[in-house]
Amino acid sequence: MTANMHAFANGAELAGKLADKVVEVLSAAIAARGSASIAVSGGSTPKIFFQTLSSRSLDWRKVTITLVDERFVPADNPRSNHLLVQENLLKDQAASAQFFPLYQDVASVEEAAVIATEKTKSIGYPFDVAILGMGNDGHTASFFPGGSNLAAALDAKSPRGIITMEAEGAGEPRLTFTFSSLQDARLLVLHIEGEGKKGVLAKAEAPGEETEMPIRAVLRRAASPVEIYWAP
Ligand SMILES: O=C1O[C@H](COP(=O)(O)O)[C@@H](O)[C@H](O)[C@H]1O
Repeated sequence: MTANMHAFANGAELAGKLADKVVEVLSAAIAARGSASIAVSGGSTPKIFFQTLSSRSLDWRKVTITLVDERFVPADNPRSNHLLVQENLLKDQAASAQFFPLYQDVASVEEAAVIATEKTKSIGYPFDVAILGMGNDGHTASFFPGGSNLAAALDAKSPRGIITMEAEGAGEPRLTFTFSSLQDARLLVLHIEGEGKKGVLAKAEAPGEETEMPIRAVLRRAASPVEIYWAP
């Protein structure tokens, strides 16, 4: 519905300003409701932001962190989003935050989705903060073009929780929160970096099918304004 662009000189400046904003929203949530929640993305983009956020003082014991999406791989796999969060965010000041992984050590990704949906219910909705990324193919979370469950993932009427996704561009089978789970976060951020991603965003903002560039669902239909954080 609404998107606001926040452009920065470089990734370090972006990380600092985004950490400021996230701490402000999490602190307000703790003051208002006694606890706070944040769902974060994986991939290559958020590493410096995670490290910056982990150094901020906050009553982290009252903060629950989860992932927007995950590969169906255990936490010691280099492609695990859990591993990225473990090594870069769940440390320093933020070491006392509670973390809810999406991956479950079970035989099938479908079983993992059911278990992760049950376990994450206790976090409560809407999330205080959701930080999305975007791939060069226009995917966000694990809403991949051509994805096996894309229609259900993007359907605003699908229940909140985690579903599976398989797609050519996705590598491993994925676990992802549905659009309905993320689109009304109190602070909804799209964090992208690089001129290439700016071009992908411009393409996504032009007319076209959501299924071709699933980030369009967020840009067009999210209940919360999308705060776009970008640096070259
Ligand atoms: O597959 C994924 O990729 C996107 C974007 O990652 P990046 O490496 O281009 O920053 C990410 O948002 C998502 O969480 C991740 O699973």
